[in-house]
Amino acid sequence: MDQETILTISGVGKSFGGLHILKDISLEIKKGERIGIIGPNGAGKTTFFNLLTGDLEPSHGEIFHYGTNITKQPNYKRVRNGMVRTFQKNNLLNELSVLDNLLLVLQRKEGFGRIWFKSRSTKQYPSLYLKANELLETWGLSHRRDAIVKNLSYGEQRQIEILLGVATDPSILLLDEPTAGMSQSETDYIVDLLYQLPKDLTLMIIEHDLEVVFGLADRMVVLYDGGVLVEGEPETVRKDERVNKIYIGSGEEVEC
Ligand SMILES: Nc1ncnc2c1ncn2[C@@H]1O[C@H](COP(=O)(O)OP(=O)(O)OP(=O)(O)O)[C@@H](O)[C@H]1O
Repeated sequence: MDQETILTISGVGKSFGGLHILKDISLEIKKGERIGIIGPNGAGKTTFFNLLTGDLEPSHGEIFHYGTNITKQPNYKRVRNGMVRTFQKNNLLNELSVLDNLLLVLQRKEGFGRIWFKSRSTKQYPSLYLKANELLETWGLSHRRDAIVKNLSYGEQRQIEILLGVATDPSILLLDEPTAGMSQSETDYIVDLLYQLPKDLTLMIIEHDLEVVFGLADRMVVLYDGGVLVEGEPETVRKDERVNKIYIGSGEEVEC
């Protein structure tokens, strides 16, 4: 049976003034796919994510989520409809504990978002606490439950950010360089975490660590010069001469 299409990207482009960063991107993403997005620095990978999430509006083209045209839909509506992203930089509430960050996300997801957040008031909703503790345990982060986010290592903060993304039960999770700046052990943790995600969760991952992304993805998309240079199964893309040329050109060989 054909997999359900979750996202259709049709002739999408983005220009900043006279600078044509993305020219014409067309892709169809199926439910449960793991898509790895690679390309040299400045290829437009983050800009592409910004278009998908509504952080930027395309200069042309259209985007459909489960068949609904979301090209002009604001970011918060896309999040509500299950399209969630993590950023290259830490986007957490640094003065709050890990648990409170998690409770805030769950509170919004469960529809309590209009209640001004106070830890004490959230205790009136034991189901949120239960869920938060369950998630922390599943991801091996219970020991960090009460830590204030600003006191965590950079790697731990990135782990928590991904956990928060997962906590919202998204239908599609966009990860922008999830292992950037991490030690090998922190990278291993994130990779393990990503492997454990539910199989029906669609993932799109921008990642500079080629070993990580070629291992995780079941389809690779290579952005270059504003367009899709190559797309296909990791094994095919890894052997593609054009891909090797742009990576060798930037001093990095596609060998995983
Ligand atoms: N708001 C903006 N205004 C003008 N130019 C921008 C803007 N946002 C991005 N750009 C330019 O678009 C190009 C693509 O940037 P983008 O961050 O999408 O690339 P990237 O492939 O994610 O790069 P990297 O791998 O280095 O993170 C860059 O040249 C960048 O300077």
